[in-house]
Amino acid sequence: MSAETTTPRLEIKNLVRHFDGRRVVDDVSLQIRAGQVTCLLGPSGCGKSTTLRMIAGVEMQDTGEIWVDGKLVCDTVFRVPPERREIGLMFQDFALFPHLSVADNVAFGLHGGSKAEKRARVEELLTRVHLINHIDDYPHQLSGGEQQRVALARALAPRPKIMLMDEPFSGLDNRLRDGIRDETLALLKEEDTAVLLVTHEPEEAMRMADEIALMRSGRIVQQGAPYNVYTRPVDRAAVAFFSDINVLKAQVNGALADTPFGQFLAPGFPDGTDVDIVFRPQHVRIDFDRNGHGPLPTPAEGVAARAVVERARFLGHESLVEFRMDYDGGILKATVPNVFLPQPGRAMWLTVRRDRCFVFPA
Ligand SMILES: Nc1ncnc2c1ncn2[C@@H]1O[C@H](COP(=O)(O)OP(=O)(O)OP(=O)(O)O)[C@@H](O)[C@H]1O
Repeated sequence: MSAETTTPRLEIKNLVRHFDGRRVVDDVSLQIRAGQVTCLLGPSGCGKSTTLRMIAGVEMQDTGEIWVDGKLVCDTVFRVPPERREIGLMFQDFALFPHLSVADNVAFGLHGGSKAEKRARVEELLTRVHLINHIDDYPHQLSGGEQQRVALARALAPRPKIMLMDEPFSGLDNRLRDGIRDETLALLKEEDTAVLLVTHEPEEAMRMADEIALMRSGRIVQQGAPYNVYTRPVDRAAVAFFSDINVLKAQVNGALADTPFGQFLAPGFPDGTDVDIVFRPQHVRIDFDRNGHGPLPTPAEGVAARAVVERARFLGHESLVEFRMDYDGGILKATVPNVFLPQPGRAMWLTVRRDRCFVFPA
């Protein structure tokens, strides 16, 4: 493999930042290759924007290093100023210059090169974001989505090595957002930019990212392809960040946890450990009551537990049914594709798919 394929476009090593004695970014490390989109995903206040701001150079880290294409850009002694880092920025409250035309907005960050070269780059980008017909318009003549695409063209015009995007789509209404996300992604891939995108929305990260870095309280708690992060979460909070969850409490005995749904494998936990068995509503199977009995036990789904429908709602692409469980009177949620709206009070039997459960220490 050549050095080009092995050297990450962006590498941050052990970044730490304190505010008022609090560790807001706590030993964060990341690598992003050219053409790769990494999403920094986490709840509000977990340190995502501060991480981004340190990479951009508008915030200084207390310790740690930032490297671009194998060259040191910033540590605690040495610091390349923000404007020389070849980094493009896009934020939620991106502001176009109101007094400049679309063309001049896009050309704003272009330095060097002839007038004709600049014009060619502006036209190229505006064609790619489907706004070439608006090249002489002013921002107030454009819709929110169109302004967003101009901002993207402006950020990409100088061919930045890295794009940092902080909740760039959250100002757009839902109807526009999906289309603009997809177009943006296609353009970033064509430009071979390394992208770090900050979001608190799991759907956005799943849709955009080649890799998700899940952040909590200043730390990256899990990192990997969206499929892996979703299907092999590191802890209960990581499951809950992506979807509703159900939790069964149990104690381990002989590497097994006994529950009203039968036994669950709990390898590696010493006897007496309290565990949470966590599963998503879509992995609950609903079965009908047969004269007071449910389905027979199976190895894949264990034992059925009796429940009574509390409430059922149609959500569009699926239905959410809340059950009151006979065994403890608690609520358990199940989702079913399409329309399934059983009457409240109706008795049913639930099973849980063993291959979709996670066992964590309580
Ligand atoms: N300049 C500052 N001075 C003091 N505290 C700060 C400063 N900037 C950020 N913080 C604090 O650091 C923590 C992390 O903030 P940051 O903006 O990085 O989080 P975030 O994950 O991006 O959240 P959000 O999605 O809400 O923007 C917050 O508690 C915030 O109040």
